[in-house]
Amino acid sequence: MEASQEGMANNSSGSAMATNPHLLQMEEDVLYHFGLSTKKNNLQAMFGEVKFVCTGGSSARMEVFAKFMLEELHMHLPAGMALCNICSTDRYAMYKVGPVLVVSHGMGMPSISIMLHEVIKLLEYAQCKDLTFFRIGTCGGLGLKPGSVVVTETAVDYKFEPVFELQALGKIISTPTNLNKDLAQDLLSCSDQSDEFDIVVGNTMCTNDFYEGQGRLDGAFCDYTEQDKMNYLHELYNVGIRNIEMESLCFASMMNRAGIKAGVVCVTILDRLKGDQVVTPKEELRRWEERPQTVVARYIKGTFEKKLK
Ligand SMILES: O=P(O)(O)O[C@@H]1C[C@H](O)[C@@H](CO)O1
Ligand SMILES: O=c1cc[nH]c(=O)[nH]1
Repeated sequence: MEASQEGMANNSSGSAMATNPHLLQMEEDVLYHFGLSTKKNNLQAMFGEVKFVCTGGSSARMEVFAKFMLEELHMHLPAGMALCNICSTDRYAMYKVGPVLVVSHGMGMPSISIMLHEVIKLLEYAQCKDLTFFRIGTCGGLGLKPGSVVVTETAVDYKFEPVFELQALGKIISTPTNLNKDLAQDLLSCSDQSDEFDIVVGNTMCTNDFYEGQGRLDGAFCDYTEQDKMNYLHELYNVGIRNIEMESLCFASMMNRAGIKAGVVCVTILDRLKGDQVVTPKEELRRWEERPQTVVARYIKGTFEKKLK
């Protein structure tokens, strides 16, 4: 399919998700980091049924999640077949499980931005409608028991502002970074009495760095005192920030630009009011990483099964 040939898909408000008018003039669009193209792949046949996109940093974690979704949606691969990575590059990994597209985003905003540009265009070319996106990840918590799950209400920057500032042609393009409040509440209500973890809705601070950007004392460089760090972290807590990570701001901004409903669900792997180093054993971290996946899988299952009835 040529980029210019087919009509643009719709988001929930009926308008195009990828609003770039130049796309309509292109004979072919090469989605370089996925190794897909509008000319070489029939994107509508491959992705037309997608309703949910789930993304997280690590490609291995996304493969685990895709296998989990396969079980949760009671889908079976033909005998002898394995789930395969759709990307022919090693930049990202992508799996499709029925209506669920699972794709890794790497670490930080530049990496998630590239993935989102390409996945939004991909789903536009595939003429997908009424999509919901989720970021399922890890984060540092503030005043929460490690292993707790935070559903983001609004993503904020280092000044606690709910905006993402993109630099383009020497200027700044600012976009809001609020997320869908109803979806956040629906995700919260996907918790179960039997869950061995707490789940809260709170604001999320997104940074460009894991060490100094998040006020850690254990990076290679540090020009502030422990008192400065604690004052800053307490200030975050007092304005309703419950976790810190590195992608939500760009994710929320791009979802708002595309008009796509989106949620961010992350597990806290430490309490930043108590320390900087991640010392939890690997096996326990793997179990904690499944918690946001469980919550989002319950939401998808509930929504998908309702639609099938
Ligand atoms: O969702 P993940 O766990 O990949 O993302 C967080 C934010 C950073 O990319 C990374 C730092 O360890 O973890
Ligand atoms: O402290 C943390 C933990 C995970 N991811 C982050 O960005 N920060």
